[in-house]
Amino acid sequence: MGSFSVKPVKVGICGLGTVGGGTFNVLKRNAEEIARRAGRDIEIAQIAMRSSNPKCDIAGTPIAADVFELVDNPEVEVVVELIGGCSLARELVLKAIDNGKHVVTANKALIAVHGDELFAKAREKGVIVAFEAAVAGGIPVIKAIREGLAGNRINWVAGIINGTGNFILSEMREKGRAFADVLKEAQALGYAEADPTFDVEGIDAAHKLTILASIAFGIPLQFDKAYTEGISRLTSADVGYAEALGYRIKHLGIARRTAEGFELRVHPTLIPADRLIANVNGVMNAVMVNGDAVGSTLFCGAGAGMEPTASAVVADLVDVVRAMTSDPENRVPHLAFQPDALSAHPILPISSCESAYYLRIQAKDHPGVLAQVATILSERGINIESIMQKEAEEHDGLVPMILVTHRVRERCIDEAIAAMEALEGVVGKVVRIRVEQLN
Ligand SMILES: NC(=O)C1=CN([C@@H]2O[C@H](COP(=O)(O)OP(=O)(O)OC[C@H]3O[C@@H](n4cnc5c(N)ncnc54)[C@H](O)[C@@H]3O)[C@@H](O)[C@H]2O)C=CC1
Ligand SMILES: N[C@@H](CC=O)C(=O)O
Ligand code: NA
Repeated sequence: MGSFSVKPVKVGICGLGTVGGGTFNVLKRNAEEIARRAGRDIEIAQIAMRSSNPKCDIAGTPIAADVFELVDNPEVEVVVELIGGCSLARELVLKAIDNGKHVVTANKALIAVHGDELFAKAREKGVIVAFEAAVAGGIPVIKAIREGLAGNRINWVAGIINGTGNFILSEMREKGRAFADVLKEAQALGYAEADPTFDVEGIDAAHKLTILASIAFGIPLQFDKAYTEGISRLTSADVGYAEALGYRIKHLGIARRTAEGFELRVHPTLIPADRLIANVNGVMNAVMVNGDAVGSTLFCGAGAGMEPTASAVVADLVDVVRAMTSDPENRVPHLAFQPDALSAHPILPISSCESAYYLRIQAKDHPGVLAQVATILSERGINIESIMQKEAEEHDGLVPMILVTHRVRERCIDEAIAAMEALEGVVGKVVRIRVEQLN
């Protein structure tokens, strides 16, 4: 530290949990390297915390009584919001902006739900709200889409964007571990959200997908229109059948441009097992972006955890420091596109989205059920890509029939499934998992 003659930039960190602790440690450990990049030293002027047991050595660092003392501290030029949640975090960030301070946050819920409001206020005040850590942790995917792919018309984005969920699916598949047991480990490792249903029910991934779609397509943030399905109802039987058909099941967020609007959906997805993204395991995330000029790209790295996430927070801090002296009008727009040039193209309801489908039907051991199912599909113009029929299961005498269809509108498969479930030879609900080739 102290290597630059210009005054250090003073930052305040709110929340010293997993990401806050990691950020504190990386800023201290790599201070010199960071200053060589930023052109100024970055000094932690104050912290605000609730825990008496922070994940870093804070000795000698001034502590604020609460986050509002920190945001009102005239010394603090950049506020780093790492407390999580929406309500207090929103208040805190709005106050920081109002006080003319730049903000760095890892909070995807905050950005996905309140981002439009925060960015409008930030523009008014000429400050930056940076959020690289909010999507796919340490992977610099916001920067890649917003800046590196700025020459493209983006066709689609598809990603494994929840580390906890991918960790659970990978451990269950590779080691046969139980869902609840792996989730506990993900929580102990600091991967999971304060409320882990956000991870397993796809809400966290939908927050991130909402942000990705906005910067990819130049649309307002529309979290409430995202279709969200989690991993908690996946069975090991479907994982096994998918593998036998040459697929892996991943929990994907998919945003796709169509002629009628944008698809925005999070759900378990079968992907051909030989795709790179199908082999991204554990807490790793991977985001594929397909642009008209560049074709398909893949960005991969740790999607959660203390220092991988801190890597993104600190990169944002360096960006903020570099941009502090630039004219606010000429900075990279928060959502990549100029705010007065956003598209009003709608987000499509899931019934209008298109996908291929894996269907598992539990049939009575009678001849003719398969023919009836095939008729239901062909009457609706749905082609079958592959069929697998298993032996009758010993415990219930039912025959699992597994089909993979060609691409079709969701409402068409909904109708077909309803007709199948009404057949006398079909028992219970038909399991449906979407299938994407991602090429
Ligand atoms: N854990 C991870 O791998 C990642 C987390 N994030 C996001 O980063 C944010 C922080 O997450 P974590 O560090 O995992 O959570 P955490 O629960 O480990 O840390 C949050 C910290 O903030 C403190 N805090 C809460 N309210 C406070 C207040 N009013 N004043 C002072 N301190 C307060 C808590 O005591 C806690 O120590 C969340 O928005 C999360 O979604 C983003 C990417 C990855
Ligand atoms: N809970 C999130 C943390 C990072 O965003 C995840 O598991 O991906
Ligand atoms: Na990121």
